[in-house]
Amino acid sequence: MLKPPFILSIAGGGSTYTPGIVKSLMVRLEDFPLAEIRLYDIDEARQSTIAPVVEKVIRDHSQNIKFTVTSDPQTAFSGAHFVFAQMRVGQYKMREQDEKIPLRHGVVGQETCGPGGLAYGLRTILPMVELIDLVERYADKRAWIVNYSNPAAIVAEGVRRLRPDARVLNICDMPVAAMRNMGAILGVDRHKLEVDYFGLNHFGWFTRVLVDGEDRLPQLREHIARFGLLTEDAAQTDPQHSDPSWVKTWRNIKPLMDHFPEYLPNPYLQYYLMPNEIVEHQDPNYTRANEVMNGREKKLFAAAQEYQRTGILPDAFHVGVHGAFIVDVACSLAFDLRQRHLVIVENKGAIANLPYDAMVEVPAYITASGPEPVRMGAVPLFHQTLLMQQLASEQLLVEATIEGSYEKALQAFTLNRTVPTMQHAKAILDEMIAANREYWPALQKAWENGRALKK
Ligand SMILES: NC(=O)c1ccc[n+]([C@@H]2O[C@H](COP(=O)([O-])OP(=O)(O)OC[C@H]3O[C@@H](n4cnc5c(N)ncnc54)[C@H](O)[C@@H]3O)[C@@H](O)[C@H]2O)c1
Ligand SMILES: O=P(O)(O)OC[C@H]1O[C@H](O[C@H]2[C@H](O)[C@@H](O)[C@@H](O)O[C@@H]2CO)[C@H](O)[C@@H](O)[C@@H]1O
Ligand SMILES: [Mn+2]
Repeated sequence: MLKPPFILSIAGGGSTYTPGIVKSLMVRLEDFPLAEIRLYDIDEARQSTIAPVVEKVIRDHSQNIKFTVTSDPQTAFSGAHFVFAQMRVGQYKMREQDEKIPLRHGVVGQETCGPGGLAYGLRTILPMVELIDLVERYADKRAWIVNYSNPAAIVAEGVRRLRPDARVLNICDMPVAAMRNMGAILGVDRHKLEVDYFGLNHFGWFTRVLVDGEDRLPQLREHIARFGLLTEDAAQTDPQHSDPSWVKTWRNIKPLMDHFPEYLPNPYLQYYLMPNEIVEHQDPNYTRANEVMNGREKKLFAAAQEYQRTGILPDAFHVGVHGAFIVDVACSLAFDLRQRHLVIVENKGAIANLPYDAMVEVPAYITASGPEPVRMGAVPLFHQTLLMQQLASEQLLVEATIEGSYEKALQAFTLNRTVPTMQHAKAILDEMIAANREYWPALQKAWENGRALKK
């Protein structure tokens, strides 16, 4: 087992989440002792703007932790014990394209779902593999990569195919966020909830919500029928969700459960089960990417500049489940705690009627050797069929990325539930290829050599 104090590298150090994650680490130093924190990013300018804020957060808690900021992989990863990965390949400017191109065709525009998520996946798989190779080249051979980089479902499938033995644990904070909201509704701390859950990342369902052994899903069902998965005044969610788009996301659990009350759905299922209503409320000229660029990103970078000028750091970043969760998972990996967390793992029968090699999101006991998934059994035909369609779309997308296959990319887009026809799929894919020409060279070549000529 790895011995503390640890060297932790954050890949994507320029991320808007870095200060929040580092703050979450600082308040848990007794649980997760650190010798050094390193920031690594390919955008030096962006990272160097965030770095002073991060250093301030560290120095408010410790004078002993070494702090390193670099864009050199060897400096970033030599001897590292843990890597937190949170890259946004193409940054927000490409997220804006991911969201706006589908909306121009009347299709859901979303960061990780629908064509936007497929495009994001096409950009991210190979950079994620490159990061793994860099970490394996320089870091401690026992190092773990805990990955937040989205789209986590596609990234996890790409890593399974291209680096099956890599010590990577892909995670998502949405189920934990949902559990935070459940706790607020039930009046209990989220850590007291033990849940059963099955699905793919951003495409799953809670089947039980135990508090001291009693299933409180019935009580949640009654609340959700009135208010969605939020307290009545919506005050109990974290600031990250105060944006109107996020309040609506949580309120939309109501229509989902009005139709299918058996299980409590991940909020992302609204994009797949009520896409027309989503598109009706989305502004094709101002999407979530714009909200974040004018919100979270703008606020943090303005605060960083203010801090540089005055030495006073305004309140500019949020510390919530996002940071707390990755620290919980890292602690369980580091000290073999066997804590039960919802993580993304190879199925291997955990969901009995999904493919053995699917990358699924289920409860698992997190050990020093990695996650041990809990068997969720066979899921109902309705959920199995939805899952199989989504899984096929994601797996074909990964194959399209690896093979440079336009055909498989078109199949992946066509299979996605948010895309109504093959004509929509082709029109959106062709625009995505043009917008991503610097990120998808192989697909670009296939497109230019053949498909784009056929109208
Ligand atoms: N899994 C989850 O549940 C979850 C939750 C929140 C955020 N996220 C993800 O975390 C990531 C960061 O989100 P954000 O909003 O802070 O993005 P951001 O754009 O603010 O920061 C991402 C950083 O990654 C850097 N980057 C891009 N490509 C890189 C590469 N190849 N190597 C190193 N760094 C690279 C960028 O330069 C940027 O500084 C995104 O992928 C986002 O979707 C995931
Ligand atoms: O639109 P964004 O960039 O604000 O959020 C997109 C991410 O949304 C989820 O993460 C939430 C999380 O659920 C919430 O509790 C808090 O921590 O903020 C996060 C970011 O808003 C989702 O899990 C991620 O995959 C998305 O990237
Ligand atoms: Mn997520």
